[in-house]
Amino acid sequence: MSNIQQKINQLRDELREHNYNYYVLDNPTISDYEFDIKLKELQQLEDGHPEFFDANSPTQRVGGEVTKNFETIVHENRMYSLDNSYSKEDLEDWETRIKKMVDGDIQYTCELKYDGASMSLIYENGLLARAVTRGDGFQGDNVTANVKTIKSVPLQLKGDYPSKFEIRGEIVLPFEGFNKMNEERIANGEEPYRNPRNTASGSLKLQDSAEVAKRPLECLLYSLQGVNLGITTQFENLDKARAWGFKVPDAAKLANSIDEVLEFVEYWDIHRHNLPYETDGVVIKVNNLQQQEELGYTAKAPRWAMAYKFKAEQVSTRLNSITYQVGRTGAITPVANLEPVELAGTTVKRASLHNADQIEKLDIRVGDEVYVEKGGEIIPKILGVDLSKRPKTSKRTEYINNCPECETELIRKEGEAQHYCPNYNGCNPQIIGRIQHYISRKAMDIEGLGGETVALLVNAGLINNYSDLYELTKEQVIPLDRMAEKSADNLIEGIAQSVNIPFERVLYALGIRYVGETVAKKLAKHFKSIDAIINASEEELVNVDEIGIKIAESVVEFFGSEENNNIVDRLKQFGVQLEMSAEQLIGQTNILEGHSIVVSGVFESISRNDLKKLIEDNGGKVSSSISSKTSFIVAGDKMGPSKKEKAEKLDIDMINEYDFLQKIK
Ligand SMILES: NC(=O)c1ccc[n+]([C@@H]2O[C@H](COP(=O)([O-])OP(=O)(O)OC[C@H]3O[C@@H](n4cnc5c(N)ncnc54)[C@H](O)[C@@H]3O)[C@@H](O)[C@H]2O)c1
Ligand SMILES: [Zn+2]
Repeated sequence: MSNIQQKINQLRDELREHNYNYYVLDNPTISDYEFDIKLKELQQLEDGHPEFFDANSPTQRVGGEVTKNFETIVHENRMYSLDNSYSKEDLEDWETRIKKMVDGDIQYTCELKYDGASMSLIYENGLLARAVTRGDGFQGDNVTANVKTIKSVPLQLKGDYPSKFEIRGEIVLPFEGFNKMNEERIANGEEPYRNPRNTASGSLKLQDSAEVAKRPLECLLYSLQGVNLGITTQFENLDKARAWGFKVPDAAKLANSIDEVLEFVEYWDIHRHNLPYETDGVVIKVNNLQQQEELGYTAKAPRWAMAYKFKAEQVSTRLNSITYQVGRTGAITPVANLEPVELAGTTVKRASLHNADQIEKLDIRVGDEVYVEKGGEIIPKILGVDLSKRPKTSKRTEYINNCPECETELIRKEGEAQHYCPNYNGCNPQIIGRIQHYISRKAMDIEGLGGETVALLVNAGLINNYSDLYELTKEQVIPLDRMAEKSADNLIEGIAQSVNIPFERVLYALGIRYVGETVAKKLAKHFKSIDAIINASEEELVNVDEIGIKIAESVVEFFGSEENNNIVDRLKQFGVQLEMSAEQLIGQTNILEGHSIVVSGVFESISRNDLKKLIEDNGGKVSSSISSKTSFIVAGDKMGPSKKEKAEKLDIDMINEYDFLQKIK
């Protein structure tokens, strides 16, 4: 085999692997920038050596695949990718090519390129019938139940729509929701999600639609498909979709030349930073549908459209030092301290290096000039090193072996990327972090006590774990920095009040790895007391709905420690709620008592009869007509307009099935 052919094969294999990681696992291992460079290299090699053409090459195919978790659906119209361009020359070359293939002037629609997961929606008689992922372009995953939970996807259309049609769009996760989810993950000691795009795509593949409903996804639409739409241009296409109730961003503009296209690009390259969701470029489409038809498609993309990618914002700067942070769960995160540099409107001083493998892979060394990029992520990342500027004296980075805080030897578990400090009860940042978690708003919500005071208390040797809080006296805390008589009183009172916090939140407050709010609720509801959880085997834990082996192992490990058991015993002595209260236990089965509830419409995840039975089992009364006595309505799809009107007139709340089931659970 020739060298060229070998190189081509190697690149194809590599790119297939990356496609799989990106589209199927939603967990890319290289940056898009690196991926695009490799794909371009392959394209160039193939262009120069047509004898090695292969219809299965990543240059010839849409990158995705179908997964086994969902029903596979064959697309009625194939779903293509887009060709990419990066410069004015690229766009002019494209215009020259297409002008040879069509008659007349060409007008373009310019749209934003939303960075999310491609989606095909089928509507029948004005109702959403099916939502399917792009998959490999020929067939995709049926994710209808999940997509129905997205509020910007209309379940019932308005206006004068055809009885059946398809519409294409992109499911995105706006920054605000993405950041919120990550804050929660970090607070729970979990790894933050990488970027909104992969998180949006991963969300669609969850098995539990109620879980998807909690994620603030949005669907932005960009194209109706089909012949009987009564339109002749892409611009009218967008208008129609808008009129029928779809969310179509109004940034789209018509351009009469490539220069006008570039004006649009330049404008949005700056203003996209004010958009609530991520965009990675502009999509330029030939506006006239007749011309589109004449141009047709290549194996992978339409000839009548072109993506123009915004340049990822990158700078290079010096890496001054690497420091290591210890989290509340003991996880070690290496942090790059950079020579401060301006990037995407903010000054960047630090970047995450993730873990030892990442440092090793990029061979990052102190003193290096490194490339830094800021995409949708909260923390900027290091893409690579400018080797031409590496000082001769530089040495390979040796990852630390011992905890930077307590010197304990670090461990790394099989299959995990992170190193841990195992000195659970003797490592200061872990001790402080755990107590800070314990008092936090979603946990014990202790008024009058903040994170900084916790650090002061620990460093003064007054507390060593959260159970010590309950023995603090006013006299002890008054000498602390900035502590006045009144604030000392508030602090002691706040701690005393926390014994009223219900069991499920106490369980979350304990800070067991992987036991976030939702898991804590599930465990509390199932086992009803801390003793039952302490005595549960891994097997019994895994049998609880949605509790996986990782969580089960972590729970067993936590209560396997004598120290932790002592702390829990002390909490018990101080009166902290370590079991469901009688009130909660009764409430659990009669939560709807005294309520008259109307059930209306068609339900996706539960049959009407099961829903009624569930309401009655919980003490509620199901009534068939809406009146002033109705407490609320569980509203499914296709709830009649007259019922809606009546509900609105009487100001009666409507709740969708997913939110309702979530509340009952
Ligand atoms: N890091 C990795 O390992 C890795 C692996 C594979 C792919 N990737 C990245 O994925 C991208 C390639 O993916 P792709 O093939 O899905 O192409 P793409 O995402 O670059 O473009 C095609 C998609 O754009 C979407 N789109 C958004 N707004 C649109 C609009 N207004 N009109 C029409 N379409 C619109 C469509 O859903 C369409 O499917 C590249 O950026 C590449 O770097 C990265
Ligand atoms: Zn330590």
